[in-house]
Amino acid sequence: MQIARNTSGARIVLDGVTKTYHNQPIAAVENFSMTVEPGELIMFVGPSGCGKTTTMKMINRIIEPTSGSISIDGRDVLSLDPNELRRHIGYVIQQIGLFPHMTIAENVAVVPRLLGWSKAKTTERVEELLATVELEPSEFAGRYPKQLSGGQQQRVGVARALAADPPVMLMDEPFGATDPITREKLQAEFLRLQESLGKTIIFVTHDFDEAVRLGDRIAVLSNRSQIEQFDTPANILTSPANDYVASFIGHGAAIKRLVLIPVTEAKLGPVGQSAGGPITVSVDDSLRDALDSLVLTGLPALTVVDRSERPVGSISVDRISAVLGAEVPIAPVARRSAGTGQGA
Ligand SMILES: Nc1ncnc2c1ncn2[C@@H]1O[C@H](COP(=O)(O)OP(=O)(O)OP(=O)(O)O)[C@@H](O)[C@H]1O
Repeated sequence: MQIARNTSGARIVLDGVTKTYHNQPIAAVENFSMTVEPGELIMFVGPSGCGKTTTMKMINRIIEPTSGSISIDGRDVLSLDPNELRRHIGYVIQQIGLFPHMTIAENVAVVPRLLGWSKAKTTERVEELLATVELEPSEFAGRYPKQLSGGQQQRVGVARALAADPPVMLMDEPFGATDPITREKLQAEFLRLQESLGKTIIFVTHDFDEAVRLGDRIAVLSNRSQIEQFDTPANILTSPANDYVASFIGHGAAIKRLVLIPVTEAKLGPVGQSAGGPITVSVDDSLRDALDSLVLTGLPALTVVDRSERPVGSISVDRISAVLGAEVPIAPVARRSAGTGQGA
């Protein structure tokens, strides 16, 4: 496998990892092995209770494995001091876990403080990170968590996890508690961020659509964290390994594939066919983005614009359907534009 993107991430290797909780007759995770390449964004998808979170939490040793080995860039995680280890692994959870009595700036500065950074360096980093997650520092740094919306709090959670520039990020349903529109916004923002950061990320989700939208590779898990398929979203959607994976994808495989197909794969209509107006679709968007915008606006066609905002054509539901009917090869969409994507 080739990782083309600029990466600052680390390789994670789990080998034969098993976790049996105290007094439990059955293992929560059994003999789990996986190699994650530097800079990969790996999605763990599976039903409630299948062991996703347990598997992930063993990487930063919030949960200790019963047996097996885990290494990050060749270093045995189980031989490191757990507190030291956790300072080098960013961790974002659904409940966010911001400290209510601390300001946003203080929340983001928690790890730099633990690492003994100077005040000046910490302040500079906090401002940089808040700007990165699109929260204007002058407006938000001094506020308290309860003075922010759920989506804004979640961004602070991401900024805090990134503070010490960790090579590895673990994300447990980070956008799960947000409404669908905020969630899509946070996902898009997060993809843009990852494009430049290139962290190695393990991301747990219930939501198969989220996995398709975000993941470089998806691990579809069943009970005891058994890996039913570990492959790119495109390969899983087009060739599910077994009935379990197929049932997980559900009936909407064709619609889900739209996320992976750029708008430019459609035969665009003439510019004049759309009503014009402020809502446009970019050549960097996916057909799924285009479909969402069409549904949202209720318009029969929308204008497609290039990166300089110049109209290049129009897109309609019929033209999107035609692409699915034509079984075009799935090409990487804009989120892979900084690199050439990756083969499985
Ligand atoms: N502390 C614990 N003690 C005993 N059993 C546990 C403990 N934590 C989790 N389990 C069990 O281990 C199994 C895996 O749980 P885990 O939280 O890893 O699943 P999950 O796939 O992340 O679920 P969800 O999507 O609901 O969060 C479940 O059967 C759960 O009941």
